[in-house]
Amino acid sequence: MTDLKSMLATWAEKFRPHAEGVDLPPHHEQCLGCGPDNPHGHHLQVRRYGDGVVAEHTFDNRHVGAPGIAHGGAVATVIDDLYGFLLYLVGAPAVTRQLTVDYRAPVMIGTPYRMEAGVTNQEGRKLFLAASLTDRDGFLVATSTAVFVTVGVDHFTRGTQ
Ligand SMILES: CCCCCCCCCCCC(=O)SCCNC(=O)CCNC(=O)[C@H](O)C(C)(C)COP(=O)(O)OP(=O)(O)OC[C@H]1O[C@@H](n2cnc3c(N)ncnc32)[C@H](O)[C@@H]1OP(=O)(O)O
Repeated sequence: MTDLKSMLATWAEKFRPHAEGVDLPPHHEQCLGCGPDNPHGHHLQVRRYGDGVVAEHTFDNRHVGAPGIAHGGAVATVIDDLYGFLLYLVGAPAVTRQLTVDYRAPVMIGTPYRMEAGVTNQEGRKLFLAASLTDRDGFLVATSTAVFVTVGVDHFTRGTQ
């Protein structure tokens, strides 16, 4: 399990403006979305892209729903985690309060998709976010919106008690 102390040790390095195009660091090593050490995880790799973030991602057989098709919950997980990378650019930790996904077409196992996310609005602690998932031909497979709410470090201590 990731301990809070080691997570906080990397906090300042993560929640700052990162240069255009650079790979962004995972939230932590065991994160379901992006942690490199989570054997059940998606190992999402994300780059800064203008004011937003971008990833190329391929779902595999661990995340299958109907045969050959990614489970909708797995797709939502990866989108949710992608939003988590926008927080680095915003400069503050936040958590998902509301997540919507519009599944416009099946997301196929073994097929690479481009995922983009950005901040559409910020009001106080509320961040309004939007994301899209397109195939290699630019066909729009899924869209999403989310409301994240910024929180203090204390929010995360409950998971370590
Ligand atoms: C290095 C590692 C880092 C780690 C960090 C990055 C990891 C990323 C991982 C992916 C993200 C996740 O999975 S996060 C995990 C899943 N999410 C969670 O566990 C969150 C569970 N929920 C909560 O803990 C709580 O509900 C909070 C903290 C989100 C909010 O509680 P609160 O602090 O009491 O705030 P509350 O007053 O209820 O709401 C705040 C404001 O949002 C508004 N609000 C509430 N809902 C909505 C809504 N649907 N649409 C619009 N606005 C809304 C309210 O009206 C209010 O507005 P106003 O009155 O202020 O105007």
